[in-house]
Amino acid sequence: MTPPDVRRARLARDLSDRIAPPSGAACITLTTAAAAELSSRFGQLSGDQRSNLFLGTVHGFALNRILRPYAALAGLPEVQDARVLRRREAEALWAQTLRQEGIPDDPLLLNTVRKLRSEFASDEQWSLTGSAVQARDAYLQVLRDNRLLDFASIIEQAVTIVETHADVRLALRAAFDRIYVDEYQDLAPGLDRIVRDLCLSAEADPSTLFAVGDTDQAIYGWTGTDSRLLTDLASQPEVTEITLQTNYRCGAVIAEISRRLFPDGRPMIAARAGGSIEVLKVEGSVDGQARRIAEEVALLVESNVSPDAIGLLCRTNELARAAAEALGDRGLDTWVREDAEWESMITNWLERACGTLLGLARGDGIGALVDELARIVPNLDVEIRGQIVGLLLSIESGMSARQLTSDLFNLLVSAGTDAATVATDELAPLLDHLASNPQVLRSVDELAARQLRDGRVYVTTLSAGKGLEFDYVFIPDCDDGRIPFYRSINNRRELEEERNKFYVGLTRARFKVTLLWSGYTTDRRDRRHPCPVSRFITQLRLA
Ligand SMILES: Nc1ncnc2c1ncn2[C@@H]1O[C@H](COP(=O)(O)OP(=O)(O)OP(=O)(O)O)[C@@H](O)[C@H]1O
Repeated sequence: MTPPDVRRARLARDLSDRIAPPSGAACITLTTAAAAELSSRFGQLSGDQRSNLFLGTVHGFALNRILRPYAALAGLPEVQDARVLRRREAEALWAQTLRQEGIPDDPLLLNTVRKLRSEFASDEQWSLTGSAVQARDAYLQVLRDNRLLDFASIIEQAVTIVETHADVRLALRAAFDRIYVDEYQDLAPGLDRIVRDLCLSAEADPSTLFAVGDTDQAIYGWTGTDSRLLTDLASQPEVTEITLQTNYRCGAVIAEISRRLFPDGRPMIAARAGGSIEVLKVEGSVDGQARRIAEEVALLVESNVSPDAIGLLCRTNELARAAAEALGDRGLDTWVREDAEWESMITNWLERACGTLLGLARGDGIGALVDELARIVPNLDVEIRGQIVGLLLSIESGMSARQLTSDLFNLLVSAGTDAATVATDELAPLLDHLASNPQVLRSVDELAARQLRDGRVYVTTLSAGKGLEFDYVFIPDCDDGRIPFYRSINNRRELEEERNKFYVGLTRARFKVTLLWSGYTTDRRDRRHPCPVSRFITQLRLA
């Protein structure tokens, strides 16, 4: 994710000056969080309400702008109204299929099939995997027989439709005059193929592509993404490559030192002076490091640094939770960013709406919220908009989150096909979650709290830190074997991704990065294993 200031300004300008209605634009991001941030801030620059304006994720684009509208036209009516399985449902169906087929269940097999599907692997690559092909075929058959889609099949079907139907390509090009793709280095081949079909083919009136990416920040190769797609895209004759050389975020010292991780020596001009990176050796392994971070954060807050200008980027979610606890013990408020399985553009919107209506967050008011909803739910009619305003105005502290979600769901379902589809695909998972977990997110206040970052130290993983920025960043667990993780050390590509992730972490800071290590790690039985400082810190020439 990228702080969307530059992207949203570009999009707003293009929509007002360059893209004549009814044509529109698709702005595609990797994560819901990035898309939601872009969508909420976009409204401050542009009131554009055309229905051909898509701001969302890769999967959202494939599902809502390709499969739902065009599957029937492409001769796949069973796909058009297929139900999208949530991750856990898909995993259960996978396990059940394997049992029926008599194939031993093995997490490695699931990961292999996931990765190969995401990579759009060739028949030859599949044939090298033994039972993976049989398992895949049986599972895909079950999906088809039951009119179901999983996350990978959304992309697979969208690619098939776009690649085999010239009329669908024509319609998509007409709808989306421009396509903006962020974090191109972390794209799996599916969207790359769709983008090339729409933007780089020799067919008439291609869409214009605006892609942003940085191969040094590629971190998802293990899921089947491939940063070489970006390099290859940039080398196409019809593509103009613009290399950005100025780092507007990090102080010069951070910008310069962090580049030492890369052998190419590509210079980075820093627009901001100063900056520092400090390495602290702390007793007590990650617990001791978390306590030390809490002390340092408390000092910063005492010296009037706002807690939300401080980011704590951890190797794992587990570590992030433990670190947040240590900060909590010192009386510091934290905001722990964790992905929820049911998260989508509309659930993110609902959380922010609750925050605004309860007066807990600085929001742009009901008008902006409803305009934003109209971008998430295309063709939302005026009467339903009015009823949604009424629903928002009824929000008050203590109200049941489940009731509010259910009321919104019912309103959308009554509002015609497009809205009903969004309700079923994107809001129903939250409703199911609330129904099956009555102890969590009981009130609208708790729903709102998921987005209340102001005044809280932001605690998350190195990967989820992508696109964020802080004045001060802390990275614990910088012992070799943890960062980089020992299992990636003998695999060149995995090691590169570990390095990139570390680079992402360093470059989130404007003023100062603090790296912590202990000189040993502890295992589950609390036994100590001595280890040197992270090889990346050695590469930075800081130890
Ligand atoms: N031309 C500019 N002048 C001043 N500030 C800028 C300019 N371009 C970007 N910035 C600021 O620099 C910061 C980083 O910008 P942006 O997020 O667009 O970069 P990025 O390359 O996507 O970063 P990353 O991929 O590392 O997250 C933001 O705070 C942004 O507002």
